[in-house]
Amino acid sequence: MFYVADRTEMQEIDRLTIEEKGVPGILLMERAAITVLEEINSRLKSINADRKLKCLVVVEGGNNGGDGLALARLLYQQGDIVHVCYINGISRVSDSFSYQLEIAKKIGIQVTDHIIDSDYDVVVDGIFGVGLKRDVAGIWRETIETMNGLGGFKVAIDTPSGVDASTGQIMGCAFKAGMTVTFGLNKRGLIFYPGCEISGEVVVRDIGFAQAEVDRVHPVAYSYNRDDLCMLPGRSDSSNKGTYGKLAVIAGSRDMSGAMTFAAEAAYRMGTGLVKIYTHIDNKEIAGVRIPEAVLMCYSNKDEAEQCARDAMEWSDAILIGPGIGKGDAARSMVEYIMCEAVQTVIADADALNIISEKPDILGRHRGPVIVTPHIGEMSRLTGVAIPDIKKNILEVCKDFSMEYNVVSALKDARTCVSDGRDVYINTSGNNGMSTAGAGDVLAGIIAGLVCTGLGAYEAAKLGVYIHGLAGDMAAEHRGRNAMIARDIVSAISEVIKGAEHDGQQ
Ligand SMILES: NC(=O)C1=CN([C@@H]2O[C@H](COP(=O)(O)OP(=O)(O)OC[C@H]3O[C@@H](n4cnc5c(N)ncnc54)[C@H](O)[C@@H]3O)[C@@H](O)[C@H]2O)[C@@H](O)CC1
Ligand SMILES: Nc1ncnc2c1ncn2[C@@H]1O[C@H](COP(=O)(O)OP(=O)(O)O)[C@@H](O)[C@H]1O
Ligand SMILES: [K+]
Repeated sequence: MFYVADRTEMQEIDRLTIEEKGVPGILLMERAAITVLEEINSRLKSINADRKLKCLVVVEGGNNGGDGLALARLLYQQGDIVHVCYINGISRVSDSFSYQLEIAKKIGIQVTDHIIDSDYDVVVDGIFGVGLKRDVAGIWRETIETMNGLGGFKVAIDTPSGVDASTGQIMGCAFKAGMTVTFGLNKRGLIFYPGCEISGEVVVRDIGFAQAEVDRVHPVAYSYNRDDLCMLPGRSDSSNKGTYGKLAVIAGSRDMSGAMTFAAEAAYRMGTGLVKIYTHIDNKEIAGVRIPEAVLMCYSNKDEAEQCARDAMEWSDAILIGPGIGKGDAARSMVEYIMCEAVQTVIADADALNIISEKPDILGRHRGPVIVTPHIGEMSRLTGVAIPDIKKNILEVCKDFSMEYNVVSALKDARTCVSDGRDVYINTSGNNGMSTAGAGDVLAGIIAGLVCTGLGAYEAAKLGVYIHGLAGDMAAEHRGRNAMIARDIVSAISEVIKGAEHDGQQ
């Protein structure tokens, strides 16, 4: 698990480290510059350590610029050719910056107020870091556009200038980096789109922030890496299928059969003991062929659908409802009944969410834990918030919705967020090949499987989203992003789980 900070959290960690722990800002700055130097050298001087680099370092008068000047000095002192462009447009210059500027000038680094056109090997952006407050315009915009037009290896210090460190939104225009070396913690703006696309490779380096200060600030957001697969529930040698839960999958309708099979198979692949599919009678044969491991109960009218819902409630340990059920009377009455009566964990997806969005009070009446897995369009219907506004504030929308209804929400997008209303998990696994029909049904099945095998609702949703992305990455490796389909993601689940078992994470 690693924390992901926003602007104010990072500034507070800075402040506590400097003011309360007494670590001088200038010391942090030196460490920051050393880490960037190391990252540049490891990429451009690994084959020939004597290679002389021609470097442009562009700075403004804040502490990001101070980092830039310290880096310029280190590059210069190791024998590289360095030109510094100090834009000199902001009214309040930081003390550390002035200090660094004086040293840079004294040791003979050339500092001008404009970019000297040349063939640079390295172009460094030390204009704005987490201090960016408003849209980039005027002289700053012109400078960034000129930098973007230059060749060479583009390096951003802490954040690319113009990227909002909290949201990843572009503030007017932004420096397009090949690498961003960011300090202490990763930043939300370097993970969310479009910020992550122009940050290039993101390297997170420690520069001496005290862990105690990070814990004190306790950033709201965090993400997982492979070590977190250790949360996967283990299996006991003395187990039987009852040990790993009974999952009711209420899915599929007359014209929709794929969703139920994707979800049911994904749940089985996650280790669920028994899956029972409740679906329209028209799907009976397909289910028998496509997922023979599942038990089946079918309905052909609303009364029988209600009977199915009652059976699901009595029989199961967890209920997944929604994929492909449509919005007919049978579906509506099953959704209303399950959402209001179930005491076991309910995973509500797809059409269940569309039905809920027409009658949102249903969601407020739940008795057991509820996980909702809307994509942005479904969340827009649930909240009435326009899609572009959700996209800009996906983390807050996810957190607020979870808080309002006391549910766990997995708000699906290229960077899915999962929240219980208190903190937020940001997912970084997965790829654009997953923008394919049925990928969401697979996710719902994975999460339901994790609930059945023993995880709490929130952990199941977070780990499920992470594993879904890993399986998507594996599917892309086998099939390619264009050709992969939902079934490939299901098939890849076993590889992810097997890999974790092999690494001793399960
Ligand atoms: N606090 C510290 O001593 C440390 C700071 N560090 C660096 O300092 C950065 C933060 O420094 P600062 O808080 O000084 O801020 P920045 O250096 O990021 O920004 C400089 C100033 O630019 C102005 N500004 C913001 N948006 C603007 C816009 N759109 N157009 C024109 N001017 C604008 C603001 O007044 C802001 O304070 C970090 O990202 C990191 O690189 C690191 O060196 C670690 C230690
Ligand atoms: N570009 C992408 N990068 C990472 N994950 C993606 C991307 N596009 C889609 N996904 C993931 O694929 C899934 C798609 O779900 P959804 O939109 O519900 O599809 P469907 O309704 O067809 O099943 C979500 O989990 C989403 O996060
Ligand atoms: K920068």
